[in-house]
Amino acid sequence: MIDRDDTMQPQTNQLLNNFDYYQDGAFFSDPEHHIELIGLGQASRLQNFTLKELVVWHQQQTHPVFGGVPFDQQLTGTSQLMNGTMLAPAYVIDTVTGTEWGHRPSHKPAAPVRPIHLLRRTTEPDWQNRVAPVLRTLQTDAQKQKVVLGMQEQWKLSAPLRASDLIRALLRDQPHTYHFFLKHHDELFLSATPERLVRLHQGKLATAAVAGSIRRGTTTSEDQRLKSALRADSKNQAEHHLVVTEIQRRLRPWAHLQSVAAPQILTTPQIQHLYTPITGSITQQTSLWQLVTALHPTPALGGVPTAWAQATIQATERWPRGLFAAPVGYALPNGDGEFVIGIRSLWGHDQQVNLFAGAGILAASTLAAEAREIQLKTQPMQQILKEQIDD
Ligand SMILES: C=C(O[C@@H]1C=C(C(=O)O)C=C[C@H]1O)C(=O)O
Repeated sequence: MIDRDDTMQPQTNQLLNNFDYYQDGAFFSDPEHHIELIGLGQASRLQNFTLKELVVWHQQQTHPVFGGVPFDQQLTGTSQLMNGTMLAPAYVIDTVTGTEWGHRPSHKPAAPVRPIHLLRRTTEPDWQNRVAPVLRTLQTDAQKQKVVLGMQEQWKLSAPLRASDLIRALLRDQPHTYHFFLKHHDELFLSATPERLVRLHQGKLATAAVAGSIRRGTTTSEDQRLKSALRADSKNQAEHHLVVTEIQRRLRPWAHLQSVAAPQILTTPQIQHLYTPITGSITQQTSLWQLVTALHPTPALGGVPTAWAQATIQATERWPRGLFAAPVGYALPNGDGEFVIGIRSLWGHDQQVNLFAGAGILAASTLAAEAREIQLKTQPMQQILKEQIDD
């Protein structure tokens, strides 16, 4: 894999400064660094859209578009990002290939640094108590198999965050995840997710099941031991299998799927997951938007059965998800593109910041362990936030 510290091109570094000057911006890169898109300014924007409106709008765009489809119907106040947004930037560059759309902006110096202080940090200390009745339902009703429940942290700051600093820190700390960023006026959304929802490229689709997790070891041998434990653990295997089977079922109407091998291990610096890549060829006239709609929410973010899981998420989680755990990504004018799942993410709005991560709850779950897993998943965003704070 590529180490971004060595390869962040001067061009990327310079362009990141622009995020502090423009009212609208977007960034997308994948773990293998096949693509790194930077978008600046606004040619067109779409908000609170239906699938039909999105398809029509996208057909009119001549530049790549970036955005997110909200997790469910619940609204996040008057947010211009969290309730669903699509941006066609005035300028887009793929820094990997050098392909550009629109006119390249002039170089901007780094924006002046303003000190930022942490005024208040709110977590969810009652999370286990709130989730306990859900665990009892899973243990007593065989129909109910899995639900993914999230936790949010809220940080109140003395000044807004600087987008360029956040992205630089994320590229350095989490070089092997996806990076998704979207900005509109005083709101920004950032995710370092390892999880692909779907990539469509020249009639081929690729998706993946990422579910079932264990922490990283502090030594190589402990890490190996935990890896083996994850592979052998029946709770995690069951959780993973549910996701693989459901993804295959949802894609069958649209694609001829390749056979799926045994789960592999996907690692981030904090955590490791069972991971099954799934690929296929499109057999029907379809679009990236249709595939996103068919797949979302997979049981990696929702649960089984889907309707019960969705209702349980709404009843149990304290705040609407908005773009948290939702499909976020880009689409090219020719219809190809990639959407990932906006977990391990951060929403900044003025001086307020919300962080999100979740974990799959099954009958065999221990809530203290699930809460610890969520803490591990929140760590990358906590870390980059701490770096922005001058206390
Ligand atoms: C919801 C999250 O993670 C999901 C749940 C996982 C699990 O429970 O093992 C693993 C990856 C994700 O599909 C998150 O990281 O925020």
